[in-house]
Amino acid sequence: MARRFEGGRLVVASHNAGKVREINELLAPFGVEAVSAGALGLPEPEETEDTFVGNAVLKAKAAATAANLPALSDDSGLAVVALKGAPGIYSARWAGPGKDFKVAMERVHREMAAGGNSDRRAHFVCALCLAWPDGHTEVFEGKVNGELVWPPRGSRGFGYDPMFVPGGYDVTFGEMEPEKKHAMSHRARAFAQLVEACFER
Ligand SMILES: O=c1nc[nH]c2c1ncn2[C@H]1C[C@H](O)[C@@H](COP(=O)(O)OP(=O)(O)OP(=O)(O)O)O1
Ligand SMILES: [Mg+2]
Repeated sequence: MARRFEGGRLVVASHNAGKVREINELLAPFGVEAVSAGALGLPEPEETEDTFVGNAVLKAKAAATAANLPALSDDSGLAVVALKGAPGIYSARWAGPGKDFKVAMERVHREMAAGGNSDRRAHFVCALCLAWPDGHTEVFEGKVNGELVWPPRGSRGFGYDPMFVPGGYDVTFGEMEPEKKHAMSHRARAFAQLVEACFER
């Protein structure tokens, strides 16, 4: 049995504004009092693990300990089939110190072109970790398959959204309404499991 979140304040343990916005939108129906790591002045931990789950646990535990509150982290990324899963856990790092996703998307495009492989399949992965100050953790994962397009399209969302078309659609996540992205994204799929295990009565 998963440990339940019993209400009160919850730290959203992310320093990515786009992600924090999405997590707040996903949390909204549950009446959770969410406060971001940035708003609490918490440091951004170095992501030293080699898996999404490992880094999610690391980030949630660091925030829960520092804030003495339950904390929800998200470690996520884009895995491109023709690039053998890259950028994967390095998805944020491909954007460089300026966190410029135009640079990151161009690198994906360039490496795909250089590889000469016409396979455009990719998926987004999300690991969510809910951690408590006593060290207990609950972890959930979600995934969405799709294809990459070039040039990027749309200005909604964040990160690699403008080049990702989810399976069965012809618009990118960058063009899609937020509510539609929340109906199918890797983050929404992980979140649905979190809700079932830890939030709903
Ligand atoms: O829905 C998404 N739509 C587009 N791009 C996405 C998405 N989800 C993850 N991504 C990409 C960009 C992000 O920067 C990276 C995650 O890296 P990741 O380390 O988990 O997050 P981050 O460093 O941006 O913020 P933080 O670690 O403080 O939560 O993957
Ligand atoms: Mg990060």
